[in-house]
Amino acid sequence: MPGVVLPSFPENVLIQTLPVVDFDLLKNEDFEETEKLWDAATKLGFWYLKNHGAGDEADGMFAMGEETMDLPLEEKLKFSSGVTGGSFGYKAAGLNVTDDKGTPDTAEFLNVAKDDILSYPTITHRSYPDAVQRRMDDVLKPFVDKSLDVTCTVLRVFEKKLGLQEGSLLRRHAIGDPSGSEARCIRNPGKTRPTIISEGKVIEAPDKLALGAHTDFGSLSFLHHNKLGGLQVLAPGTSTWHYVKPIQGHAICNVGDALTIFSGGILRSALHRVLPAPGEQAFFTRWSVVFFLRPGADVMLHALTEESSFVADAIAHLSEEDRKKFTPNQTAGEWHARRVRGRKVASNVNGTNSYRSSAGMEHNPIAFQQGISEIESAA
Ligand SMILES: O=C(O)CCC(=O)C(=O)O
Ligand SMILES: [Fe+2]
Repeated sequence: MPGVVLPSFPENVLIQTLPVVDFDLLKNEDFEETEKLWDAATKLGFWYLKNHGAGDEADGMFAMGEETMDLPLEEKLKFSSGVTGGSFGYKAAGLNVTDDKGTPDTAEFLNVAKDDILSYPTITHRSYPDAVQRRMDDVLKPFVDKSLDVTCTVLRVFEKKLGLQEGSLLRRHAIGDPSGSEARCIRNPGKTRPTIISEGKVIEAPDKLALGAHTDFGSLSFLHHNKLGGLQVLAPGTSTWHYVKPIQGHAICNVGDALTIFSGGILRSALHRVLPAPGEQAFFTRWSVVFFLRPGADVMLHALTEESSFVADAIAHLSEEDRKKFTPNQTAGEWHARRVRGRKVASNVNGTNSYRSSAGMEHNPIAFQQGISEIESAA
C-alpha cells in the first residue's frame, strides 16, 4: 500500500451524505454532538467519526493485514475460520455467498478475536499467523483499546438517550466477558482492466460483490478504509444503494443488529454491501479494517422493554409480526454463529433457504436477497 498513488473517488455516482461526528466533543459530552450522533444512529445508522485518535493504530492494522494476506493461500488456510459458524481466523475469497442464488463473494477476511488480543500470550479461542501474533502487543492491542474506548463511549450516549440505567448496555458488553467482538482486515482485489480484442470490441470483467447486502451482526462497527470507495448503504425506507465516500482521517461507524434489538428498533442497523470501488478506483486492491463490538456471547438478545419506557413504547407501536423479531430467543453468540454459518457457500446446499437463514434485522428483505444485477428494483 505505501507508495501506491490511488485515484480519487469520482463525483458522478450516487453518494450517501453522512453526518460527521467529532469524537473529542462526544467524549466531552458536548450537547450538539450528542444530538448529532443520536440523529444519525436513529435515522440512518451510519456516520463519519473524526478525531477518533485511532488513525495510527488502524495504519498498523493495514500493515499487519498486508503481510498476512500476502502469505501463500495454503499457509493462510491453516488458520481457516471454518464453516460451522465461527468467525475468528482466515476466510478465503469465494467462501461466502452474497445473494439468494449462491453467488460467491470476492473478499478475503482475517478476523482476530478481541479476547485473543487482550489475553495474549494466553490463547482464549485460537492462534493466528505469525504476522498477527508478532504484532499483538504493539498493534492489535492498541487498536482494540482505542476501538473499545470509541465504541463504549458511543454506548454510554445510547444508554442515556434510551433512558436506560447507567451500565445497562455496557455490562452487556463487559470487556472481560468472552464475546464475538473482533478486529477484521478485508482485502478485495481490484478489477482487471477491460481488454480490447478488436476495434470496438471490449471485454469487461463484470462487477462482483465483495460482501453481499447485510446488517452488521453485533452492536457497533468502527471502520477504516484505504481511501477506496465500494461501500454502499441502503438507507431505511429507500430502494437505491448509495456509495459512502471515504474521507481522509474519518472513520465510519454503524449500528449493528444487537443494538437494534436492545433498543426496540429505535437504533437503526442499515443494510450495506461492498462492491468494487467506482470509476478508476475499481482497478486497485481495496483494504478495510474494522472493529466489531458485539455483546458478551451469553447475553440474551431482546428489546429492553423492562428497563426503558422508550423501548417499551417503541415495541408497543409495532405489529405483532414485527414485534417477534425483537425476541429472537438467541444469545448474542448463537445469533452471531447462525448468521455467519448461513452465509457460507458450504452450508448453502439448500440454496435460498440456507442463505435466508442468515437473516437479521434487515429493513429491506428484498435487497438482502438480491444479487448485484437486480438492486435498483429492490422495493
Ligand atoms: O469494507 C467495508 O467497507 C465494509 C465491511 C463490512 O461491512 C463488514 O465487514 O461487515
Ligand atoms: Fe458490515
